[in-house]
Amino acid sequence: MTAIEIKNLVKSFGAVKAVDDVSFSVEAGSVTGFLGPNGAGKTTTLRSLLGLVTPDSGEALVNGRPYTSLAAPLTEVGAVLEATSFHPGRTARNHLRIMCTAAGLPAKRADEALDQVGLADAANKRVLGFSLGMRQRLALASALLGSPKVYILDEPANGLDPAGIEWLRGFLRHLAHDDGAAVLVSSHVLSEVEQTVDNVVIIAKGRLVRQGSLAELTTNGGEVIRVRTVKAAELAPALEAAGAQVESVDDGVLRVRGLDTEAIGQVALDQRIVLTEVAQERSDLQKVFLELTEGR
Ligand SMILES: Nc1ncnc2c1ncn2[C@@H]1O[C@H](COP(=O)(O)OP(=O)(O)OP(=O)(O)O)[C@@H](O)[C@H]1O
Repeated sequence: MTAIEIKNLVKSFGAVKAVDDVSFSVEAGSVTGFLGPNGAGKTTTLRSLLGLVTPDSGEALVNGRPYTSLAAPLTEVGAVLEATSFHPGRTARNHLRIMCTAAGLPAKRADEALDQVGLADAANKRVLGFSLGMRQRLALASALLGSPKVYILDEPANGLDPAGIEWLRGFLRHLAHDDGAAVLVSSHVLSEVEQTVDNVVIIAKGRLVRQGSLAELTTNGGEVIRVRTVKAAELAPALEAAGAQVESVDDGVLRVRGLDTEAIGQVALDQRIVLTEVAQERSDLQKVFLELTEGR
């Protein structure tokens, strides 16, 4: 059964079509990055999946059913929403214990989840003094309580420092690839999720722009390195002899596939050819995302 399924989802707020006929799915064992500029419709889509927004038409299903018909939601889907609010006077542990009680889960899950997100030392601290990054970790801990196999995370990297973002990447990959969970994670920053996700869904102005595996969207039929040199005519055959496919562009610029920058540098050195530029070309994914976010 498909873990997360969005089928022809449509939702307007007055004159604003926040989500306009969007369809995609997320399978178990994979991380999908849900990308788009601010106001693209990401949050509305995720809130539809969690029964917090009623679609005008279409469906948003978790394990084949609408969220509102799940018998024990916390054990089926873990969610982190933007700007999750916590009772500021409660400690992190108490916050999670109250959730456990409400959901009929054993209280020990609170400490286990805090441990999983690296907040064990802050278990007895009041949420009032938590940084944004700590709040994000606490929100993630609450998503983990019921050990679900589906995760819906809205901008979970917000407020995390670089080390926190690195930790989150590893954690999401572990949930999907080791625990077999389906993870849908939204972001308006491509670089934040690029190293984490298996698949990408891009929306803008409520419409689906692109979807596919990261490999499909980033390789472009193989990584391309742009090389500039005044001796392009000599370098091209040497690179080809080393196994590259080489395309000549104007002004002594070569587009090279099949060799990485280091190997290209080595060939140039062997030929005593000076390179004045060596750069990796932007992938299709980077181009698409840049076009969408440019000028914003
Ligand atoms: N409750 C609401 N009432 C009115 N308009 C809304 C509501 N929720 C969202 N919108 C509008 O719908 C559009 C999509 O918003 P949404 O929050 O889903 O986008 P987003 O991709 O999550 O953006 P962000 O990254 O800024 O959160 C925006 O134009 C937004 O202003």
